[in-house]
Amino acid sequence: MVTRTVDLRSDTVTKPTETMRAAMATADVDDDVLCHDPTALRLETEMARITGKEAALFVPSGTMGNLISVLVHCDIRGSEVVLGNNSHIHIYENGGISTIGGVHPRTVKNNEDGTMDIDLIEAAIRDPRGALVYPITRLICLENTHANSGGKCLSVEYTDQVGELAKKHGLKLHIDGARIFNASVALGIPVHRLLQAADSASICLSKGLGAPVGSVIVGSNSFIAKAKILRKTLGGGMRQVGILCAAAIVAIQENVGKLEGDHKNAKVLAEGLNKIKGIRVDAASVETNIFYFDIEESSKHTAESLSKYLQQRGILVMLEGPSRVRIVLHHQISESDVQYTLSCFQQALTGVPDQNGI
Ligand SMILES: Cc1ncc(COP(=O)(O)O)c(C=O)c1O
Ligand SMILES: C[C@@H](O)[C@H](N)C(=O)O
Repeated sequence: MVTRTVDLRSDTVTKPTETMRAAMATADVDDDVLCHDPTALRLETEMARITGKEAALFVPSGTMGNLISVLVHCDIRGSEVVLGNNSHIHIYENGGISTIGGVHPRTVKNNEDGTMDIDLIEAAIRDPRGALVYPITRLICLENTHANSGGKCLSVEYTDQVGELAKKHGLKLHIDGARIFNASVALGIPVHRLLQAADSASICLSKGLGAPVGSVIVGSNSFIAKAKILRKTLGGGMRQVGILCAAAIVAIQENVGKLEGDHKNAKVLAEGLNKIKGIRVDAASVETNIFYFDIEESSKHTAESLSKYLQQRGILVMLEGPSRVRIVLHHQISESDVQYTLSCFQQALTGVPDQNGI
């Protein structure tokens, strides 16, 4: 019988802590659509301070945060956004910027480090003289950290360069900062400096920070005023939302300091897996809390059979292909969970019983 769960599927799987639940139970609330829920206001004020932006707005999800941000910047029919071909907005958000917002995506190849070559971004920007036949480029989107590249951090130098390029062409810059706190901790650079070049950002509270729900979008007062209207249009205007924001405030207070531990655990797990015959992982390139590994052809396992084996031992992973698996660490994975996971992988791939005799 499985007595232990090690959930490595994502950093979205964390459960609210007792402190979060206590804060939720006693949250000071009001109708956030009619005025401003006092706890939502506290969270938004704090997030504006942390990010160095004029204003902030709580939204139910990162997907809605990105959608609202793109739609505010691309509020004219025929708008186009330049974004990564391997970006979350392009891959995992149901094409919402197009299906709901009518915005045309113009993808540029993401490099392995999550960046897009600056010259390729510039080449993707439409020449306004072709307006008769071209969509009009209005926005560039970056993602920091870049999830599909394995939680890679975009440097502040690169971000500033893209910001300069956007300004040069009269465009806006949005950063999908679902894991911007991970980037800040890994790079040792404050969040506000990583976002300095951005006109807007969407920041997940429900990932590494461990809040049960929500994201915050940040930007100018004018941007947030328009975003608030769009949030209502999309059904994201909520009533006593302070119950959720109270947990998010606790998450910011308690969990930013734990992100470095998540990154260390990811590195230890990746290095340990790399020593197991039949698994290939670029452990040296692990920067934050996400990495991928490949199962070698010589192995007796496929990704699916391995994940089933692990699940029987309480370990949950996310499959990314027939022989590719994603691992995501979070604050509810302990060092001993990492060692237990390594012993189960060892046993699965080599048949050598681990210390538990599994
Ligand atoms: C990079 C990135 N951006 C945005 C999102 C969307 O967040 P949500 O799941 O809250 O919609 C996710 C994952 O969930 C993500 O990994
Ligand atoms: C799968 C994806 O949508 C989610 N953001 C995750 O990283 O788990």
